[in-house]
Amino acid sequence: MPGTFKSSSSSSTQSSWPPPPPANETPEQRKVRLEEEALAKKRSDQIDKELNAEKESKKRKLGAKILLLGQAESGKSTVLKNFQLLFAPKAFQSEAEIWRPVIHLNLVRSVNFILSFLTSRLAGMRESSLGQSSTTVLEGGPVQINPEIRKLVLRLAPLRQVEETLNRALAGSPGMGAGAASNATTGNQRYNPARATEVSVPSGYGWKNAISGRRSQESSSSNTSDTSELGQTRRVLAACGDDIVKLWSDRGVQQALKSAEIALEEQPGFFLDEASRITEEDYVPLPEDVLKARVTTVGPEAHVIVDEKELDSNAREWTIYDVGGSRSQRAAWAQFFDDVNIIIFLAPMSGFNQVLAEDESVNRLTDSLRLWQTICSNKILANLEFVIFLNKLDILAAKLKSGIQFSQFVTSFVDKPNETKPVAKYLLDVFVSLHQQHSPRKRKLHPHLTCAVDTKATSSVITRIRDMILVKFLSQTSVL
Ligand SMILES: Nc1nc2c(ncn2[C@@H]2O[C@H](COP(=O)(O)OP(=O)(O)OP(=O)(O)O)[C@@H](O)[C@H]2O)c(=O)[nH]1
Ligand SMILES: [Mg+2]
Repeated sequence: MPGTFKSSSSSSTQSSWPPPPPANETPEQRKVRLEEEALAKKRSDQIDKELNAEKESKKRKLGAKILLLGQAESGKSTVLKNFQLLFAPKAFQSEAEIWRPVIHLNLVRSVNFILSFLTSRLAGMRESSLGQSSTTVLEGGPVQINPEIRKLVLRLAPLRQVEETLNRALAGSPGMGAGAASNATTGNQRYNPARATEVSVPSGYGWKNAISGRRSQESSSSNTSDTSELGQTRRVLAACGDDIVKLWSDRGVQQALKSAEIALEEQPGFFLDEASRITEEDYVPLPEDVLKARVTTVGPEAHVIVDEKELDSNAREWTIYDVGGSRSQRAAWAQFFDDVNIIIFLAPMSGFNQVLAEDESVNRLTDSLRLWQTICSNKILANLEFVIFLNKLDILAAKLKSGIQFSQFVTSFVDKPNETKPVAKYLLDVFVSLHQQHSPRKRKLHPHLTCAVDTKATSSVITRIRDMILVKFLSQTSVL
């Protein structure tokens, strides 16, 4: 009977949970009991921690869900990094060192690319002089190759091994990376600018976890007793630093690359201009380096960014979906179409004289315009806000300045100067009018001319987008 139930669980018993041990407990039983209690406490603490984290997360205000779209190398992952740098600079900074092997691999691939290029060209060269310097006839005319460069090519040979080690560290197995530079110029293979330096790793955080694991073995600063593989690659790179600088700054090498129409400085993951700093043994990547680092996204990735500027418990969580942009990756985009609030489309303006890496019969600008038209006309996306970044403004400017004629590739661009402003304006008009013509219903487009590796300029664009989302979108859906 409840009324008469005299619980033995008086307040004193309740407060002494767990129940006292049996009076006749043996030392062995006591040991087992204490171990079990310790384990139970550990589990309980873990559960408390998870519940608290969940509570905190629920308290957080929802930000928008953003989907980044665009062809491969358009700058989607770079824009994601800009969001991370602006909203969560501490988290971004704490990850900086994880990017070091990627940056090293980007650099080493560029160097190995030049070495392969020189080796294959020198092998078939026609010497017209056996003096201090020799003249090599390449496509585009004769160039001077300093004999010192031949020695450099030999001295830098260990970088092949470094490339393999870094590949293995990042992707789990050698050759996992796309288009190793060492293959790029050997035999009759054509120079493929899209594949000179890039790193392809499985999607998600796999490569970051792999590097974090290895980093716990290696020291974060210069340490000659560091025998880990990544530690050794850092030492080899430090020893090769001066030679890399000499190789890249050699006029004959520059001229040879130019004669073959190879512009490594326009490639993703280009770090040769910073080789001296990046090869220092205690090098820690700067935010700008992380932005320039190239990793091909394979498969969609969801990134949750907690805005560090807001109060902890009240911070806003933004979800950004980053996808792979090459043709084979695009089928995976659709799964996010009915789950996002805003789309940021990336169109690289510098692609007008390039072809797709996955299909060399297709011009990159043509592909970008077709892709944009398809996205604009998609009915599931009809109610979403669209932002378009006409990206790689700096590379467009450099190409035009170097004399490449935009009108040679885009014949409808007539009677206008071959300069950045009119070309960018022309492209902007084309993308805006495609949006107007093909959107199923009227919607506002937010266009921006961007250089995603310029953190300062991009941060002001992202701040404007964030304010637009907060005011227009989140207030309407009362999530604010
Ligand atoms: N110079 C310059 N480089 C840029 C710009 N935007 C991006 N990049 C570089 O271009 C390369 C490709 O950018 P990503 O952000 O990796 O391209 P993505 O669209 O994510 O490519 P996928 O993952 O293959 O779909 C990286 O090395 C970037 O640092 C830009 O505006 N200017
Ligand atoms: Mg990417």
